[in-house]
Amino acid sequence: MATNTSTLNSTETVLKTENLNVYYGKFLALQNIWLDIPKNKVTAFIGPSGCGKSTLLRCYNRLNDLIESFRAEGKVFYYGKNLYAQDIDPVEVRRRIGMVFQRPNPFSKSIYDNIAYGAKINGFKGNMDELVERSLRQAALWDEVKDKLRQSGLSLSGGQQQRLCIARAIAVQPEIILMDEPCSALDPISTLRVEELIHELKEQYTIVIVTHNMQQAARVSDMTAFFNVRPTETGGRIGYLVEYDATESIFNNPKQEDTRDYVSGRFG
Ligand SMILES: Nc1ncnc2c1ncn2[C@@H]1O[C@H](COP(=O)(O)OP(=O)(O)OP(=O)(O)O)[C@@H](O)[C@H]1O
Repeated sequence: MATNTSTLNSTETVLKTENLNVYYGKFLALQNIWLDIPKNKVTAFIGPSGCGKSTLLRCYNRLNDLIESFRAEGKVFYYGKNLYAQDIDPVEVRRRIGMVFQRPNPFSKSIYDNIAYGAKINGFKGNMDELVERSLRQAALWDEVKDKLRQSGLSLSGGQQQRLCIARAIAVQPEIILMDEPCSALDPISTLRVEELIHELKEQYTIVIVTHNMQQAARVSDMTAFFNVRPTETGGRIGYLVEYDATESIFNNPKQEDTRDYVSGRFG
């Protein structure tokens, strides 16, 4: 098995997995994952369906805890602190490590309250109007919604809704934003807006994005991790990390043949 360990020396590591195995019940979904996520960069996860990209993403903010059959072995570190240690509060983890999902999922509330709600729950005591404006500006949505902040978030277009969800994630001031195929439900123009936004956001945030769109990974990310699945004798399908490197190397000069085949569209 060609599992690749990569340690990035040039930039600070924010998230680190060490020998991570993930099970759903008896089913081993991900095996032996060693991966360092660098600060203020965009890291893309690519690979065929079922190789465990979303599973790994959800390990970073303990969202898998909500799945009863989920079990993790190994370690996930956030600045050297094990996220699965007994004394870690998953709610606090999810505040620091926010998430944007495949389908835009604004609350059935006003645009303003979509932003304000999470901040209030997190005990925000500052100027809410300022926070709402700042978050919407950072998500490149302010100009389009500033005159209709009291309208429902659900009245926006799909692309606007996704930027609203990004604004909502930003409003609680996370350090990391996880994005699980954030553009897969969007049209090409909205996709481009979100990609531009990702580019701007990495100044302030660390971003990890799962994408099926190879061009998107090549356009938006600095680092790319390629995952694959291998069948087991008993009919299982185990996800593993094939290769992790600078995006440029993964796409132009991959070390593994499987990576070369995948990025050139020969399989997957
Ligand atoms: N809640 C769950 N319960 C049981 N098995 C699950 C669960 N979620 C995912 N799996 C299984 O774990 C494996 C990895 O799934 P995951 O969704 O992480 O892959 P993925 O690479 O993100 O796939 P896709 O690209 O299709 O979204 C798959 O075999 C999937 O069926």
